[in-house]
Amino acid sequence: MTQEQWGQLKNSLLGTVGQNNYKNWIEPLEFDEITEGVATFTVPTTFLGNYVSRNFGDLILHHLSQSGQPVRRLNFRVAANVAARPVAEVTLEKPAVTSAPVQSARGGEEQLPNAPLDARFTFDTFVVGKPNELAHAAARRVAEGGPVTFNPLFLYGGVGLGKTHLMHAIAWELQQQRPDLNVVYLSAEQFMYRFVQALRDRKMMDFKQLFRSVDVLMVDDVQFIAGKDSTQEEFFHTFNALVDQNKQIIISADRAPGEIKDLEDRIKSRLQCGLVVDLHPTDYELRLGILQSKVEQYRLQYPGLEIESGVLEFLAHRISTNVRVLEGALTRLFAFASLVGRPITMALTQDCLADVLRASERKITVEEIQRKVSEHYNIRMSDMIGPKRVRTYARPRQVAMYLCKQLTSRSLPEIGRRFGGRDHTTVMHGVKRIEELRAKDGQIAEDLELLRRALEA
Ligand SMILES: Nc1ncnc2c1ncn2[C@@H]1O[C@H](COP(=O)(O)OP(=O)(O)OP(=O)(O)O)[C@@H](O)[C@H]1O
Repeated sequence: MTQEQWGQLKNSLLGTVGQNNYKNWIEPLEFDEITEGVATFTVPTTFLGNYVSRNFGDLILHHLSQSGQPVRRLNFRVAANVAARPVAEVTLEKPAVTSAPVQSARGGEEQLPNAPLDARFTFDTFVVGKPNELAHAAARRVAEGGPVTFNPLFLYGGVGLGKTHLMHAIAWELQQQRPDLNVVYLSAEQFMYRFVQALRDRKMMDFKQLFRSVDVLMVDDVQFIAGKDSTQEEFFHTFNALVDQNKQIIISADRAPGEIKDLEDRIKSRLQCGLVVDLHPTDYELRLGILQSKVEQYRLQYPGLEIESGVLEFLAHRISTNVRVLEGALTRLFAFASLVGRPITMALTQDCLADVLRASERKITVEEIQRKVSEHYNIRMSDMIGPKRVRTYARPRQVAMYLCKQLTSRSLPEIGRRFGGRDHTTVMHGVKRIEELRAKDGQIAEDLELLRRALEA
């Protein structure tokens, strides 16, 4: 690409990002070259490179490909030290992972044990809903970089619920707001490798000094050090030294501190000292919100690709395992639709995601339904399946039978057997009755919807 072509491309970027963004972020970029699919730019500061890569990387790639440039990746390097230090990369093929060297107030920048931050994991892209609002609020508070109010912040939750995303978001935010701070993010596994390496190279003093010079320490997936005695020991000392100096620590794990097996009690109790918050499993609304936000991002990458209404709702409803699976499904859907040049319809979705949909089918049992319905109508399980035919029990029983028919693959005779050995015609009658009521009785319709959601959550 010639400088002139870059000039034209910048003009088209101006139209997309607006005058202000253009002046602050795009204008300072100096185009260097494109080699082997990598476009390299020189930037005046690390910060600018990181910011552009995170916020405009995909957009620049998109404009490049629109203008016929075969670019897969962007590379930003700092003006003063062009050859030595790439500051950020954005790729089309892989996730946009950028290395994020933290500016050390003490000049020890190269040695800080940082893991790369994912450019997509910012607060802007984190969708907040009931299941994660507390974790998000706590992360935001820490990211302000003000006085330490709770230490550590301990985030925990199941697979793919956004723990790493929130930690990276804190790191990005701190880099912007408080570039003077030494912020270190790494996984517990990387902590261990660093520690073992220091032991092997007889550089324990350096190791200790390095970690103790940190202002904010984030350790992801701390459950990894369970059962690893000397790593735990060192972690404990690092932790204490930082807490004593009033330095912020943020930890994540897949379960609460007290539930991590083979973790020393003194560490457990230390971890519990600050604020412990969990990320709950997603609910339907959060999943839908996440899908909508991802679609906004995909629209840049796949302009003009249409998505039929109802598809996102369908996915949010059907894929309730974790956000990673949900995202993967959407990525596949967009890639597939763009390849075959067809809009994303319900039929295409079912076709393209058949395996994911099958795998995430949750098997709801008859017993679960009976239990939930009993709780909802405040009757005993024994009355739900017992012989009494008064309306107080008969109606909930019919509701439960209806839900069994809808949400399980059990046959009518099987359902009948589970309801105290009733005949299949009784089940059929019950199901029919609820179908009729559903159409004319708002209360029943609402009950059914509530119960269905509770069972499918
Ligand atoms: N609330 C959310 N808004 C937007 N994206 C989300 C949200 N929660 C999770 N994600 C996305 O889901 C994916 C998985 O999240 P993340 O890696 O943070 O999970 P995790 O809790 O650290 O899981 P693991 O325990 O497997 O490491 C990421 O791509 C992340 O961006």
